[in-house]
Amino acid sequence: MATPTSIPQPPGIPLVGNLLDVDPSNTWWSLKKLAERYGEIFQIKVLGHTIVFVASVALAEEICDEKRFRKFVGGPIVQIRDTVHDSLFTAYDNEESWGIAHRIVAPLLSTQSIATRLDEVIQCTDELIAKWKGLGANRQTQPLTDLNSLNLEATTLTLFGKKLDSINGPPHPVIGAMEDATSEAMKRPNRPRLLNWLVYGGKWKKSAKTLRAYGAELVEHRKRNPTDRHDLLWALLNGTDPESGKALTESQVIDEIVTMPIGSSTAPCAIAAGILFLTQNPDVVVKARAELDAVVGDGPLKPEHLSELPYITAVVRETLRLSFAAPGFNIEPIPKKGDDSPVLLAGGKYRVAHSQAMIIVLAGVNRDPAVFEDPLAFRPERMLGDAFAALPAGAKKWFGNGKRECIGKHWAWDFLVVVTAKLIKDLDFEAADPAYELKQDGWFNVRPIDFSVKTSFVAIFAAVFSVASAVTISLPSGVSIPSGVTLPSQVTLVSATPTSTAAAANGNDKRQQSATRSFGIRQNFNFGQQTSSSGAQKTARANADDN
Ligand code: HEM
Repeated sequence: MATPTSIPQPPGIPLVGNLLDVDPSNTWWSLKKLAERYGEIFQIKVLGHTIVFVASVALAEEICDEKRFRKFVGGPIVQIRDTVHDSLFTAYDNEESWGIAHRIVAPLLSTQSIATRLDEVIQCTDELIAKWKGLGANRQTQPLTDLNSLNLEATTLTLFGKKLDSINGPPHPVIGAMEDATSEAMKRPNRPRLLNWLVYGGKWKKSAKTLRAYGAELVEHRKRNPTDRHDLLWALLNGTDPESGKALTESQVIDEIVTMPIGSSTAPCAIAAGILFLTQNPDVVVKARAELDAVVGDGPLKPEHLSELPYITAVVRETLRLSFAAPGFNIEPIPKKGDDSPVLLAGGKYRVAHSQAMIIVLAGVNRDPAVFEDPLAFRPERMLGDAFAALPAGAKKWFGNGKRECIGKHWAWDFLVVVTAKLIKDLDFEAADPAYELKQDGWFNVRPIDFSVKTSFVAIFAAVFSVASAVTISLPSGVSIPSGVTLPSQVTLVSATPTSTAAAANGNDKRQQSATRSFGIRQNFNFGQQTSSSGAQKTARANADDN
């Protein structure tokens, strides 16, 4: 048994305890800072309540053991029940409704089911890319705003069969309502009830009304337009639970419809952060483009390509790790009747109360130096093949845990891969402020604050994501860059030998250049154990289950 150690806690002040240690308008950023200061575990006490935070891979893995722990439904999750009641995300562990909805919904969010909707995700992404290409060179944009619209559009189309046509218009009202509902859900538990009711009650009710109206309209739209499309909405309206034989009421259908875009809104946060990481790591873009050139070539990205993009897969995993877009999740010990003894963690090093709520802070877990060498570096290579397989389970918790793990993770995964691949393939991004450093805020998810980019569309192989400072890119030995291709002045290639082919001699002929570079890349790039020309690939889709 390890020597018992008290759980670190910021000093706090009399009466209010650690109230001032957490900024109510940016809770997750405060927790990230506390994790940086205190390490694997810390606690705060506010007005007599203790919350324990876990911020290391080993401890996260321990409290993800479903034999000892379960999801804790408290605080903001209880608040948002005003809007979505006992939906998948908000149901208490013992609520029958969770199992009924889970068994009806899960098959429609499986990898196989999502695969039938990928064309629609690609179609929506094409709309956004056309919009960004139309901005013209050097026009600044905050990518998150449009990515939010893309996500809502793709979620609504693929899962509920309706196009909102919001990518080229003003943000859909649901986006503002989700912001209001989730920000209020985070703030309400820390405010006096009277204040919540008197001052913020109107905003709270309005956001719920807008969100439920979105769900009700989708149901009405389907009733008015009967179809044999077997999507999630079809299952919600017509499905029965294979165990209990029960179906969802219309109000429960609306609960689940509303839950989906709230969950899904994490994905654009991750992609916005991913764009930042790519602007800071042009060598990653070069490698990703090499893979895309070899696999997709000059044509459009197609659903079947997704299984052949191991490096893009690794880019997405590394983005999920470093963005911690879903910033954490809540755990509590499983109650044991008549046993109020403390719960031991780390072999008895720490002890917490038998009913202690704990929050896993992914900003700490995902950057745990005990597991990730140089944890702040954006390094997709650590997410490739055997290196990824060797990571402990606690280091891969971006989609949550166990039976309450993200039910939308396959949808999210394919969306992230499609959008990341298409953005890298079709657009160049340059941070509007080259000195921008990641600062995040958010409620149920976290996103970069005020991150703007300039976009232009990819003209030549070497047009990498722009960087402020000089970078050296080491290409694997033997990789050649076609002659006639110009690299940006900040980029130096090491061990690259120009080839001289007739096609590459004409630096303006993109089609010919592509053919030339594809040849070189197919021969030389080998990301992990997978090669794009191999017949026996371990596919990215097969990997999605591990993600
Ligand atoms: C990058 C994208 C996403 C990330 C990182 C993410 C992350 C998570 C996490 C960490 C949880 C567990 C929450 C908890 O334990 O309290 C969760 C649950 C959930 N997510 Fe996601 N999510 C993503 C996208 C999506 C999408 C696209 C959908 C819907 C289409 C979705 C729907 C849900 C639902 C309904 C739950 C509750 C599941 C249950 O408790 O049964 N999420 N997600």
